[in-house]
Amino acid sequence: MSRPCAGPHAGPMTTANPAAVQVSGLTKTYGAGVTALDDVDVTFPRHRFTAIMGPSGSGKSTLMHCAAGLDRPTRGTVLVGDTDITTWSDDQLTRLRRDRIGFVFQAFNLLPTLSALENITLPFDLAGRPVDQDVVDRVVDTIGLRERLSHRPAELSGGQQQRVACARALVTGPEVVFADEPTGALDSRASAELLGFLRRGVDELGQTVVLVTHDPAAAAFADQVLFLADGRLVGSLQQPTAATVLDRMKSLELTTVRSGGTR
Ligand SMILES: Nc1ncnc2c1ncn2[C@@H]1O[C@H](COP(=O)(O)OP(=O)(O)OP(=O)(O)O)[C@@H](O)[C@H]1O
Repeated sequence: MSRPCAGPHAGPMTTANPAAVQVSGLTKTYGAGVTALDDVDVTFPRHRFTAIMGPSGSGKSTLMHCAAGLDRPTRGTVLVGDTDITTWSDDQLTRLRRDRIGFVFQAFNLLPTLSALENITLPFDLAGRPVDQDVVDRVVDTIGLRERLSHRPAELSGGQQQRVACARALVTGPEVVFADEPTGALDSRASAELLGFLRRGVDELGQTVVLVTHDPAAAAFADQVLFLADGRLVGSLQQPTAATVLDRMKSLELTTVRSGGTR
């Protein structure tokens, strides 16, 4: 599969760092007893699709939230491009999330009173930027919902709504798109369509995607899979298939049970 160096709206390319996001020594503790992340080093390369997998409670969402500036680590650093966001204020993190990062969550989070198109172009409005019609057209064609653009979310299927949410995340050309269980509420066909759309975002638009998932078939759309267990990075897989991911997951779950887990 061909991999572009940089897509037509691949986001600002002002940094020398080949990683879209890089975390080092990332540790997150809650209260006295819970270590959600324990000294994790992870790189999310630019223009690549990375999946994060691991047993329930292994720290996947915590890693994503810290890497995206949604949560603060207890220790360690988070570089977005060349920028260390660890010491940033809440206002700076809010601007970072608005201007440089795209999000897709399991609950589609569309605004019910806006049409599909208005939802897709909302990030331009929020940032006070003019709508880039060429990019909107490309993204709309990629998701294949042109004839539904005037519909409100309630008039769309779950899969269509999630494609609108993905288009909204991609349309400003963010430096990275974080997708947390985006197929959790979709059937297998809608899931495959949605993941294919994210894949095309990487291959054809030069995007960087980070996907948190429990589903080996979803992880197989990625270029690499990172495995977490008990808050630690315990392995990775390049060019995964559903079968190789499943094998690795099984061995990780056995490891966790045998060691008794840490939490
Ligand atoms: N706000 C919080 N307060 C206390 N503990 C938390 C909090 N958020 C997460 N945790 C704990 O941190 C650990 C990691 O949670 P996290 O949600 O990152 O795991 P996960 O791998 O995403 O799990 P799942 O697959 O079930 O969504 C868990 O033990 C969880 O109970």
